[in-house]
Amino acid sequence: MLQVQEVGYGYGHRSWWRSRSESDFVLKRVSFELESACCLGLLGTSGAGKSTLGRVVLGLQKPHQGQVLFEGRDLYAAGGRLRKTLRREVQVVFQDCHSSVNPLMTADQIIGEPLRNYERLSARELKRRTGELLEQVGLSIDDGSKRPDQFSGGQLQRINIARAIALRPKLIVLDEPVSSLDRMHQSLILDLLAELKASLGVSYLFITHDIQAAMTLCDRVAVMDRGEIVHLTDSPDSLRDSGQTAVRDLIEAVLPEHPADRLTLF
Ligand SMILES: Nc1ncnc2c1ncn2[C@@H]1O[C@H](COP(=O)(O)OP(=O)(O)OP(=O)(O)O)[C@@H](O)[C@H]1O
Repeated sequence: MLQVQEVGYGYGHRSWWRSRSESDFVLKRVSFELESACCLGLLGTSGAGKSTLGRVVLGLQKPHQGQVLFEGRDLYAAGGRLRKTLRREVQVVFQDCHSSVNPLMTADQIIGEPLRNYERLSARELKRRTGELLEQVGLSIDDGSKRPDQFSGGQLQRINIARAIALRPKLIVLDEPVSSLDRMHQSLILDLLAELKASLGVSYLFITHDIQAAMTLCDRVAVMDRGEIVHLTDSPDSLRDSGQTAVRDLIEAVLPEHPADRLTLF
């Protein structure tokens, strides 16, 4: 479904005295494939290039090298109409659930936004669909009239997820979707994402620095380090035994609530 081929990306401007060189790239010839109904984790420490790659896949940052193909179509060579279709099929959930929503809108309005943009629905049908979406993410129809400041972080992230699935996309880029939540809510949101993947057949590109979250949700995991994929596995559980320095750094970064738990986690 998604093919990322030899993608390179560098920030900063090219000038007459200095051309952009590959050594400056924060993404260096990154390649991977993502199949339907599959969750691929992009795991790496801060600055590895995960979010940059996410934005490239979302069509927001044109790569300086390589191609991104979505169902065989080059995302960046597509014309206006095709790009609109692609935008519908690829959605995103960001880490910061608060800044992802307009604080003045109700949950119904937030979730209904993509439906209003892409589908011609009567007010009654729109209300029915947003109610359905609220229930799909574990909220109630009555929550539809509430505004963002009336929800907890976990509930607000459910609203962001409801908005992301509203158009039945084929791919959702999840950019650290649980990082700002406590462990209990992280686990609940990961369960919800797993349920939605199974029921909707949607694929995820799950950007995270949390190796436990990656092992919980992902079917495959690509470990990134300084702009490159240094390890790709179809069995995420095997990561705990990896000798890769980048993977060991991620394991070290996990701080269990009680030190005694450290041994049982890995
Ligand atoms: N807008 C920008 N302008 C210049 N450099 C940037 C910009 N965004 C990211 N970078 C740089 O690109 C590199 C990769 O950043 P990116 O945010 O993609 O990494 P990441 O793995 O997602 O990290 P984190 O988990 O901390 O978000 C970093 O060195 C970062 O400083």
